[in-house]
Formats: sequence, structure tokens, C-alpha cells
Amino acid sequence: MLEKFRRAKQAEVDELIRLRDAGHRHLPFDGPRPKFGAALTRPGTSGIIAEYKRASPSRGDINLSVPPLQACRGYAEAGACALSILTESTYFKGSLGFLSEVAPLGLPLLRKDFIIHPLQVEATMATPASAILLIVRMFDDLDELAQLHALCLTNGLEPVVEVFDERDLDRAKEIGSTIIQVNNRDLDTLTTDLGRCLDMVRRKEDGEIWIGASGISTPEQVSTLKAAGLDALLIGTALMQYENPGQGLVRLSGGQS
Ligand SMILES: O=C(O)c1ccccc1NCC(=O)[C@H](O)[C@H](O)COP(=O)(O)O
Repeated sequence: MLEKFRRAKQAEVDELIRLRDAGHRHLPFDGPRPKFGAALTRPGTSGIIAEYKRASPSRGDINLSVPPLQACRGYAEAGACALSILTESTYFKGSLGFLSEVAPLGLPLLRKDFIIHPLQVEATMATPASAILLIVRMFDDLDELAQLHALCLTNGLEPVVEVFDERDLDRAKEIGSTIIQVNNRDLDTLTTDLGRCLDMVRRKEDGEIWIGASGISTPEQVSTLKAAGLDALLIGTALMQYENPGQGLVRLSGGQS
């Protein structure tokens, strides 16, 4: 699956290279970038990162009718501590422009995409994103991942490093990741197993912020995962299935907002 994503991204990277070679430069966004990691661990936070996700490889179209600002305003009102915005277009029907659309809400934004090249980091710097997803498995060469991770930090973008198994986690720790996201999805079958993040969170160390992602759909799961030590939970499909995704978040938070 990741190989398909990599191929889809190569066209975008080729275009970014073409633009760079033609002298185009992305101007960095000069507005506020609220701290992402700090928002996940602030006392009293819901610890829920609500995702704007229109479609996915596992579900096809999820919700194409609710625009980003409307959905994310609902999330903000329902107490989301941060927003995850899928910007990948081919498989998730996302867009980089969604980040600017929802920035006025003032919540920290995670750019969720398949990042493989420094020019994609530069392009992200031109948006209001506070954080960017780096998926360990997208890199055969750990040095490449380490360099992108360092580039993000140098530019004030918080890298969220995503792992699927213990080997990914070893590599994430080797490059000094401090925000670690465990994805519960099996990339071959696209099924989810919350046991993944429950098992792996035992390796959480001081100074690390851990996020559990994928397949979370009930208030009971939210409670169990938080009790196990996950600082935050990233939830997309279970919220986006609602006509009003903010309403989905109210239900998932047990009616509290
Ligand atoms: O969502 C998918 O089908 C998917 C398939 C293959 C790779 C990644 C995929 N999703 C990206 C994500 O990480 C999820 O959007 C995120 O964790 C939220 O998951 P969910 O709450 O299950 O929508």
C-alpha cells in the first residue's frame, strides 16, 4: 500500500522540483503556528485529535458534503485539542488548501500526507500547519528520515513520527523522535487492531508524547487507550461518518465537550 502512496507522491515531488528549478520559492507562512505537542498534553485537554478525512482506501468516500471549515468548527466546539488534515488527494480526496481554510479556528494543525522529500516540507512551511506526519516505513534509508526530521525541527514544524510495529518504533527512537504515533492499521488488509498501540505504548519513555491512531470508534475505547498511557488519540472515520462530524466527537467524548 505504501508503495502505491509513494508512486502517487512522486508526481507531486517532480512538480515541486520543476517549480524549484524554474526559480519558484515557497514563502513561509508568517501567521501563528500553535504548538501541537503541547496541546496534546495540556492539563484538562480532551486529548482527541479530530481528523478531516473525506475518503480513504479502506472506506472509499466517507463524507464529501461537509466542507473543511464547517467540520472542523464542529470539532473545535466539541473540544478537539488539535486537528489532523488529510491533504493527500489521490486516495483521500484531500488538499493542501484545507489547512489555510481551517487555520482561523486557532487549533494546532497536523498535515497528514505521505512526505518523502524536503521540498514537501518547504511547501508545508508555506501553510499554517504546526506539525507534519513522517511515516518511518516510507524510508528504506534511516538517514533520509533523520534528515527530514531535522529539517522539520529547524523550520519550527513538529514532526509526528508514525510507526506500525516494533521495528519502526526502534527506528523512530533511533532518530530521537519525541512525538510518536502508533497506527493500528494493517497496511495489507487495511483492518485495524487497537492491540497494536496498547502493546507498543509500554515502551513509552519520559519526554515522549504518544498518539494512538486508526480504528477508534467508541467512548470505551477512548477510555481504555488513555488509561494505557496514550497521550492523545487521532480519530477520523468514526467522526466523519456523521453529517455533523462535531456531533460525532461529542458522542465519542461521552457527551462532554
Ligand atoms: O484510512 C485508511 O484507509 C488508510 C489506509 C492506508 C494507510 C493509511 C490510512 N489512513 C490514514 C490514517 O492514518 C487515518 O486516517 C487515521 O489514523 C485515522 O484513522 P480512522 O479513525 O480509522 O479513520
